[in-house]
Amino acid sequence: MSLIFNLQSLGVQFGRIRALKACTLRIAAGERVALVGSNGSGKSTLLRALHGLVPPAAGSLWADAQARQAMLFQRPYMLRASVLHNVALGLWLNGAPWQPAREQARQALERVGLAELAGRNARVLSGGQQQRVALARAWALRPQVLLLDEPTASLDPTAKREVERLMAEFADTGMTLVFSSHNLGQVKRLASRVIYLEQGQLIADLPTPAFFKGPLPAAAENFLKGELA
Ligand SMILES: Nc1ncnc2c1ncn2[C@@H]1O[C@H](COP(=O)(O)OP(=O)(O)OP(=O)(O)O)[C@@H](O)[C@H]1O
Repeated sequence: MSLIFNLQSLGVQFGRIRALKACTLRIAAGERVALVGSNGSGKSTLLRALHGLVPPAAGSLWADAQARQAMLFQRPYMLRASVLHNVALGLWLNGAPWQPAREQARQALERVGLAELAGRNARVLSGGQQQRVALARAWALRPQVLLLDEPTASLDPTAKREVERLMAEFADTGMTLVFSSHNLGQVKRLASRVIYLEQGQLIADLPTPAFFKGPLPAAAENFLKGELA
């Protein structure tokens, strides 16, 4: 499998806060990697570093420049404009002329089952619908790598299932997924590999069945017990 990311002793710092410390990690094409850990453990920072949004303060981060990336956030940003416009704009900003961008946006909305909402103001959609628009916006770019920061954190169970279903379908096409989640059921359903972070350090990095079977380092065991309680 070809390598998508190669991190060697990566450190990321915000002023005095060391958000990531000496993270060494390789991610290959087609993997489905879940990042888990307590609040503030560095999951978002790692995702943002992978996407090139925060610079390394130490070590190195290599990302395959040929592998197009898209990133989804917990609360997607929607312009006060139609759903179609929001999706088309993503394509236009990536260099597509406006008319083809609108056509591709329409196809992407069909892909996520939201074609009938194309003309609706994106700001008035529910959280679950907005997240699906964000998935359409990402899918329209045909990324090889999709990074998702707690994509279902604020969604109800139905919307959560819908977003999970789309994530699984995208992964089935060979897309590499790296996502953070506090939902261990979701991690079991979607991930092939689980990385546990604590205070900016990678404490465990295992295939999903091995992660849930254990044994894990004590900190990770305690986290799991707490989350499953
Ligand atoms: N822009 C920033 N400026 C300053 N400190 C930051 C910034 N972003 C993150 N941090 C700090 O870096 C550390 C890691 O935060 P991060 O958001 O990566 O954790 P997380 O695991 O994603 O947490 P959560 O589960 O709450 O989303 C925390 O101490 C956080 O306060």
